[in-house]
Amino acid sequence: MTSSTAQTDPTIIIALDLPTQDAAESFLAGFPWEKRPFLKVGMQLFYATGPTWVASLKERGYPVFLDLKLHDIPHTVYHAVKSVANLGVDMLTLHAGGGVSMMAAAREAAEVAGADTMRLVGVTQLTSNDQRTMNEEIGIPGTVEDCVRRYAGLVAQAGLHGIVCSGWEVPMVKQAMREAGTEGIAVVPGIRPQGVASDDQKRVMTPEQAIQNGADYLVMGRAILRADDPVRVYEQIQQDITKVRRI
Ligand SMILES: O=c1ccn([C@@H]2O[C@H](COP(=O)(O)O)[C@@H](O)[C@H]2O)c(=O)[nH]1
Repeated sequence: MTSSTAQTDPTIIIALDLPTQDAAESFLAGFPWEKRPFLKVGMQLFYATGPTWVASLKERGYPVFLDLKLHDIPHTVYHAVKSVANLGVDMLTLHAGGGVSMMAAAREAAEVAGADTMRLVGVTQLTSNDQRTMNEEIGIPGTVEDCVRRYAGLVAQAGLHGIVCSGWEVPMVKQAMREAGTEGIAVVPGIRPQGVASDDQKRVMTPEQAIQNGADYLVMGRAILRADDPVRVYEQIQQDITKVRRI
């Protein structure tokens, strides 16, 4: 597949973890116009650029995942989600650890604002945490799997659209959401192609493994951003995941 014929695969979400609007725009300029990728704007870029620039991405046809990981009292989250709803983004994160009332307030705000296509997803245990961090530093007992399962239940109870977890937990999380009566999506960061450094990520998986495990979306930042040829790496991953889907 060549860069002129490859289609955009919305499965891969590029985490635009860059410092400025200029840096983000020059990164995006490398992508052919017809292949606008699904973009994740996280705290670094959102705090640097603000909501107007995020809305401009949507106006230019980019699918946008706003990764603000909201975590506050229900009243505050309700109004934050109402503000975000005006931007027209496709996905928004909340911390599942904020509890059912907080997540349900977010869902209600999205409904009231008429943001029907904005999917709300609950972040479980960050992929930069492992068993030791969770038990010894944060003080949550049990296994990471137990904790993620519990969060998946809360997300389902609150009526959100899915969860953010590592590739390792996807089958269990989907099962937990099914048991709670919902079919949620699994958004998976901590993705590292073979041979790429893990950096601060602890629960990592290759793109192919994560897809085989049932991930609906792969969030990829540094493995693409730091590549000499990001478009080529992005296209290579598209091809790799397409192959495992066919098996
Ligand atoms: O548990 C989580 C939740 C969110 N993230 C975000 O995903 C990207 C991953 O970036 P890489 O450079 O591919 O490691 C980043 O924006 C995080 O904020 C996560 O990694 N883990």
